[in-house]
Amino acid sequence: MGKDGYLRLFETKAARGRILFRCYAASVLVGITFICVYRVVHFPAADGQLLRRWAWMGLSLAELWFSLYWFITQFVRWNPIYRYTFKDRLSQKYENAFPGIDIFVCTAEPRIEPPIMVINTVLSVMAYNYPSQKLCIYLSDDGGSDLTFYALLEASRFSKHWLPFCRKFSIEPRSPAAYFSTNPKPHDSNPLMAQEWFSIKKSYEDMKNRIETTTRLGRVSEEIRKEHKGFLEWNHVSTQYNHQSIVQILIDGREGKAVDVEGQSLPTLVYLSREKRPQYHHNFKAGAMNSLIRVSSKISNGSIILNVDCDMYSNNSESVRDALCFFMDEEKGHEIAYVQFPPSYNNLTRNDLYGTCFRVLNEVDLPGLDANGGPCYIGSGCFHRRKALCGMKYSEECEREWKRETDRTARESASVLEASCKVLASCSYEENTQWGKEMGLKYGCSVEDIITGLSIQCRGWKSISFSPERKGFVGVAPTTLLQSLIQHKRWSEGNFQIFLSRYCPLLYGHKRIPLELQFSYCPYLLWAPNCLPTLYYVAVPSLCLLGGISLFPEISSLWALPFAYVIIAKYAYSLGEFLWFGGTIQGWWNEQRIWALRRTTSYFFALLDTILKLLGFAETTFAVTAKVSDEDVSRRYEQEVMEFGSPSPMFTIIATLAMLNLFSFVCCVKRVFVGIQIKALESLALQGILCGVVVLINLPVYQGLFFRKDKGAMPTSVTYKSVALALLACSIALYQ
Ligand SMILES: O=c1ccn([C@@H]2O[C@H](COP(=O)(O)OP(=O)(O)O[C@H]3O[C@H](CO)[C@@H](O)[C@H](O)[C@H]3O)[C@@H](O)[C@H]2O)c(=O)[nH]1
Ligand SMILES: [Mn+2]
Repeated sequence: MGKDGYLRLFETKAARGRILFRCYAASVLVGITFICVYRVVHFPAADGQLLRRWAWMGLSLAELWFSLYWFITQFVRWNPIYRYTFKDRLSQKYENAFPGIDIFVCTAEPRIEPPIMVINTVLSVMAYNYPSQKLCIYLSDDGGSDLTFYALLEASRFSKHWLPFCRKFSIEPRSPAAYFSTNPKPHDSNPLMAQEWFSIKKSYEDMKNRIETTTRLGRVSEEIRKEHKGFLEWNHVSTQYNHQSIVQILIDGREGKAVDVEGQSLPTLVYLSREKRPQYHHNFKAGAMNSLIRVSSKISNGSIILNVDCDMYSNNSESVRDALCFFMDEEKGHEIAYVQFPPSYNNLTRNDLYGTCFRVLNEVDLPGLDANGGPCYIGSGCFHRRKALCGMKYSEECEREWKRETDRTARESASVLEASCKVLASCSYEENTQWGKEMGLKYGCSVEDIITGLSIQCRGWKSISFSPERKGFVGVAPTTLLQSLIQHKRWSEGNFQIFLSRYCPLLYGHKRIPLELQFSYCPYLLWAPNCLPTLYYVAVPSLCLLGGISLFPEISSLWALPFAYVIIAKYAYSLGEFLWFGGTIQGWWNEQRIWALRRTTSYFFALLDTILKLLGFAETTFAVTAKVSDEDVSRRYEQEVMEFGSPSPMFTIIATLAMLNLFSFVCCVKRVFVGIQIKALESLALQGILCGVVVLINLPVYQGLFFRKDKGAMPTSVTYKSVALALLACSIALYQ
């Protein structure tokens, strides 16, 4: 209970077991200090050890970086907190005074984001357990595709059956595709349901077939075109990148005839494709979101905005109410700018080969950030306070203004609205305005979400991370190694760009956000530079092993202890944590591998591109992640077989490093059997172990290089290149 006997709408609990964590962190810190001392005290003497001195110096720097990096990550993990909502209190108090909610769904490419997937997401958010008159759904189509428009038209009709069905039987999840795939049969206890279940399933399947046939054809037939005036817009569309803005209100919730088959009103549904012209930069998702903000302000002006990617359906029909428990709480609600739900994925395999699910990041890091001032905005599954997103600074006056805002602004007819919204979504509208700078989502950064969230926090707002038991949003994870690495390249590049920009939390955040939060952002913003020490660590010690240059203490010496302790404690803790949150041992091992691969490839190219961009040689790009893959690829994904397939410089790096370590390791093993002096072996033992671990973690890479015949194997060109490069490096190391 809050002060004055007011019932809080949410409560906060601290994580348990933090004492254990702090003891662990302190002990690792001691270990790290010993390692640093060792590096200084044992710095190789000057005589004749030039190479060793250089290698040693590099290794010391790498370890110094890892130590600092480890240190700042402890800020995030220090004190995670978890939030719990009281939705019954919310509805008791506010059921008839709820604010309007505008929901933005973004799509960009009908070929890699199939329209049927997009409308499943749309249907899932239309079916929220929330008064329909107060819901307004906007689909932003950066692909400017009539295929997507057609699918949305179908969805608007299907919703008249789907929404009552969801309501009547309280089903979850409310994306039809997800519902029918998790519930292949009706619950037999209820004969009424069975009947309706089969009929709704049939009409869904029919709709799906129509949409998929049209999508496959690649064009909308003449008969269908006659069904809606909206298709006329495509007479003026020349390409996806060159067309006028298109605004179509498919369901106008204000109208009396906008009702479902049971006579209940439907949420408003709007299709938007902002204007695109070759001479104007469209700023990717950030540009789309800003158009959405303006268009929606004209049509419905909901005080809360929910943003989801087109592949992230709502998996929990209560999420809107959950979010409102935070925004409408009388004591703390007025400070909150956004409520971020952690993402989850429905196409993950048991051991999550590409480590997409970010188990620990979602379960510990986000709650940790929450404790320090608020989680970052991560693009999808996030409820925003419209004013905060539009650039308003936090002030005490924001308090309790919901009541005044509840009525809609627009009174004009749908066609008048459509015409006036077209202007708001035009290319030139933003010229000489603060849009993309101080208003809306920020431009010029490939992680528009992170930088926007940070600047909202710097304007004095707080944010909340909320992870309900039933996941709020579920999306599609990339299913190939390359897709996953490219996605990480985009993220780490954008993040590092923020670090180097004037928005660096340590500078810009100074006095604006708490110090803990400034530091908490850093581990993510500094993903990219991790590549250099990592590349050094997986290449140089192994090469030195070949040349007999020792870089670590003898295994029998006491100095080996801190190394052993830090490594064992760190990995044992991370494994324990991973298992605690429901992972598998193999899953943990896969995650270690994928981090290594990301660090040596995604982060490396991200670092290069960031530098090029700083020097003005490159521009911000946004490679949209594919949400579908062909049958062959999906089968291998399901069997957890790593997908290489196409030649890419990223694979060349991965394969070269794997080969280099393999050569060193084989050489090292040979020496053990041939029996070179035991003493010499002792001083190389730790390096040998390191090299062995690198080989072990790369096993799927060797398989892809030499033992597979399928299409997902490593391309032969990569194999040749990497073997040649690795041999070259090894011979230099052997005969220096
Ligand atoms: O020009 C564009 C490019 C992308 N998108 C949409 O942006 C979303 C995210 O794109 P996706 O390729 O799926 O990227 P992810 O890496 O999966 O997305 C994460 O990372 C992005 C930042 O890099 C954020 O924008 C996303 O919200 C976040 O989920 C999708 O709905 C796209 O349709 C657009 O609307 N317009
Ligand atoms: Mn995505």
